[in-house]
Parts: sequence; structure tokens; C-alpha cells
Amino acid sequence: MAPGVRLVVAGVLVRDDRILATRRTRPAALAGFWEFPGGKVEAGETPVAALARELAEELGIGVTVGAEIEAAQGSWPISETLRMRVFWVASGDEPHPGDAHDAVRWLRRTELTDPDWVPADVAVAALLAERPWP
Ligand SMILES: Nc1nc2c([nH]c(=O)n2[C@H]2C[C@H](O)[C@@H](COP(=O)(O)OP(=O)(O)OP(=O)(O)O)O2)c(=O)[nH]1
Repeated sequence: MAPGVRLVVAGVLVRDDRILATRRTRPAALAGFWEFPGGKVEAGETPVAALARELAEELGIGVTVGAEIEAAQGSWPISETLRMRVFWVASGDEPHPGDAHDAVRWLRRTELTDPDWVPADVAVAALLAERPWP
């Protein structure tokens, strides 16, 4: 990771042939847009540990982090200062949105392009619509 660039991790939770999308409450520029839940990796934390922590904090679920959903350039571009890595995750727990989200949605494959995704996630959703799911 280049200096000054923070890594964001996001999880694609699949259950019963549906994928979980969550609707952000903040910041104002992203509120109301949908994402794959996750957050920023803290110093000294692995991406996998960060993802498990974020999903526990934000949705109250314990997850098993699986394979990475690879981007063409190694990670998904968000902005000049943020890059994102995306992983399949599995969980038997029911997600309950806290402060960071105000809605959840379980999307079928044919619905993946329906939500107003945060800009960086449009390409992720398009890829997921095309490839096999675990
Ligand atoms: N969590 C998540 N963030 C995404 C996705 N796509 C995308 O562009 N982002 C952006 C939104 C934010 O600018 C950044 C993630 O920040 P965040 O606010 O979720 O991270 P965090 O929970 O660690 O929050 P904080 O410590 O900065 O308050 O990445 C995504 O699919 N999931």
C-alpha cells in the first residue's frame, strides 16, 4: 500500500443464493447509498481480522472470511487515499444494523445492479452478477 493510502475491507455475505447489501448513514455524501459492509483496516491489523471486527461491530454477526474477490489491479479503487479489498464471508447470524447502516437488503443475482451502490461498489456488484457464488 502506497504511503498515505488506507485500506478498506468489505465482505460479501452469501446466504440462500442472496447477497447482503447495507445502506450507509454517513458521511452525508454517501448516506443512502448501498455497500458491502466493512470498514478501514487499523494499524497492525490483518485485512481478515479487520473485516471480522467490522462486521461484528456494525452488524453484530460472527463471520468466517473466505476467498478474496480479486480486483483487476489487486485492489478496488475508492479514491486517491482509499483502496478496497473484498472477501466472501459466511455467517449463520442474523445481521442487525447499528449506527452505520439504516437498512439491509438480501439481493438475488438478478437484483445485484438494482441498488444505488456507493461509486466504488458498482464494479464489484457487476462482477458478482457474472461469476459463480460459493
Ligand atoms: N465499508 C465499506 N466502505 C466502502 C465500500 N465501498 C466504498 O467505497 N467504501 C468507502 C466508504 C468510506 O469512504 C470508506 C470506508 O469507511 P468506513 O466509514 O466504512 O470505515 P470505518 O467503519 O472504519 O469508519 P471510520 O473509522 O472511518 O469512522 O470506504 C464498501 O463496500 N464497504
